[in-house]
Amino acid sequence: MAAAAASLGASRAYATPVARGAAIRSRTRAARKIIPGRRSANGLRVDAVAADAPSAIDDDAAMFKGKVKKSGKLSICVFGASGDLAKKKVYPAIFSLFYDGHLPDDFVVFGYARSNMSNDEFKDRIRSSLPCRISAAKDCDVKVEKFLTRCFYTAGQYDDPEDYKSLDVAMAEQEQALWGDKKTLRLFYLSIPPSIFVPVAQNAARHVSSKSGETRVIVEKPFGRDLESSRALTEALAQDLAEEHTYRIDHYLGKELIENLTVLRFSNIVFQPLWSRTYIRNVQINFSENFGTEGRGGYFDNYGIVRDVIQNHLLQILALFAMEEPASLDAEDIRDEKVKVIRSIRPIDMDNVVLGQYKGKRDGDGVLPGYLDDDTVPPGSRCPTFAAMALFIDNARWDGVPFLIKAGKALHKRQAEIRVQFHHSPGNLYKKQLGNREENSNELVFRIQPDEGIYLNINSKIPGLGMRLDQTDLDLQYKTKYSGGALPDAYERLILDVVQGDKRLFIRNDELEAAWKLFTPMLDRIEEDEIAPELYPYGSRGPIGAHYLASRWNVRWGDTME
Ligand SMILES: NC(=O)C1=CN([C@@H]2O[C@H](COP(=O)(O)OP(=O)(O)OC[C@H]3O[C@@H](n4cnc5c(N)ncnc54)[C@H](OP(=O)(O)O)[C@@H]3O)[C@@H](O)[C@H]2O)C=CC1
Ligand SMILES: O=C1O[C@H](COP(=O)(O)O)[C@@H](O)[C@H](O)[C@H]1O
Repeated sequence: MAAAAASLGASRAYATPVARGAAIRSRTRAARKIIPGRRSANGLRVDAVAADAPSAIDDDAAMFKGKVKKSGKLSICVFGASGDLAKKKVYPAIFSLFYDGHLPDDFVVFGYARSNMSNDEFKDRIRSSLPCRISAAKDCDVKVEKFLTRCFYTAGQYDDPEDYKSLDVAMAEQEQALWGDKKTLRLFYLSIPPSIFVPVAQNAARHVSSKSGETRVIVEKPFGRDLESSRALTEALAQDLAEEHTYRIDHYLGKELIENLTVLRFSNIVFQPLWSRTYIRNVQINFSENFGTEGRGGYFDNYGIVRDVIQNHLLQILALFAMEEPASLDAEDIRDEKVKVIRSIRPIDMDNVVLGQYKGKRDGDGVLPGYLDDDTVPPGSRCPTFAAMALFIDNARWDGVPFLIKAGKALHKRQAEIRVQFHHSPGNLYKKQLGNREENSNELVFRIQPDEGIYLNINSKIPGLGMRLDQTDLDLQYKTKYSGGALPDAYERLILDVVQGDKRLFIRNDELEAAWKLFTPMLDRIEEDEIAPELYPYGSRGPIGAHYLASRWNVRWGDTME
């Protein structure tokens, strides 16, 4: 099947390069098969690549390799390379792109941070986090070592121009040694706390920019902590970075299900008439994690759950879910529609907001620590680790439909999903069999993670001579439909887009402005009124107040019923 699918890419005309790329990527993934239990030498899960997969992978690599090679030589510098995100996400994503052949042959990766480390110490630090989504027979460890020969580390201060000049010299030396005086794309990843974005972006732009090619800067969320600081950040960055070279990353936009949301909406006519208040009763966007802040209190306590995931990840999901169809798949057309719908969201009513903070809980012989037990959290902090809110979009399509958003740390499971609950079937012909109308209404669920999938809950007749009905699912499970292929991480998709110059999945400054305009008044109220969060036990389903909020709008949280 994979071989047949591989030829598909060659024969079928695709509407756009993006569509062709998506088709090739999904065929490539379809060709990969997980062999449960296999692990590579560095202890990461491996899978076998089906014998006929190389053609699909070659297609994929060739398509991207060709485009990337046209962009010249590539130098990446990760600022904050000693940190959590760099180790957990950024370096693994760059390695995966290298491994799958999406980077040019001529690339080099520099790490920059204050921590004093030798090159070898730095390589030892990141080696264990590099993933191998392939069979050991593919010499993954060889590829890891080859990748590490292109990795270098420079220690320096974030506010000392001389240290940036030294970094520039080090980068130039490696570029010269590897590919001579060729046009080079320099890509900076600011994997640092927002509090130092400006000095790093300005110094990097002034002292480390590419002398021969473009310079692009990836800026991490949450892009400031309120409207004023976000504007100041945008203005400060704009002094040295053109908007076109500034890539505000929200990695949720690179997740498979989020990319698929617009494909499902706009390429399947069956969903289009349903996508409005006429058929949809409420929309729920749920984000839960089954772990706490675990030492990230220095950052988290200054931001809280609303700034950490709701003002960015969940709002982006809401925008893509609720926006009108864009004029094209062009980045600006998509982002135009997202801004419009964010601007249509009604100012947040504090009566529609519930805040929580996780507290310690006995767990067998041990104790699950509360937020305030985290050494990096200031004593007595009221910082919310949970928030639930009801938002309303005041436009013709969504007037009166509650969008219930919920996000929390240290809950009972790790999951992110969109749940669309439809009105009941009018007349309720099968009321005798189905009973309560609301509970038997259809529900469409996008399972963002884990176990990526899309399923539609329907009423159906149970086979047999009688007329018994039950609720069942029309179910697209990625791990079965796409033969269990390991999905690329969101950061792979997004870093590759920066290399390709594709801004479709990145946040534009007016989107950011609209997002902070929406959330800043609420965030200010929380701090001015010193609103205390409702405590909830670590590992629970969150504060009870969230259920009262949902019932106020005649809604039951779908994720708590599973
Ligand atoms: N971690 C995650 O899961 C995610 C993080 N992000 C975002 O990515 C960015 C980086 O996050 P993360 O890696 O977790 O951050 P870290 O707290 O790990 O900081 C990264 C590096 O920055 C330096 N640093 C930390 N605090 C300060 C400070 N106060 N002043 C100067 N330098 C400091 C440290 O390097 P050194 O001391 O060596 O200079 C540290 O290793 C943040 O903007 C965050 O919002 C986004 C999504 C997920
Ligand atoms: O941006 C962030 O996202 C992560 C969750 O990302 P995921 O891809 O693992 O769902 C979150 O843990 C972190 O607090 C936040 O900064």
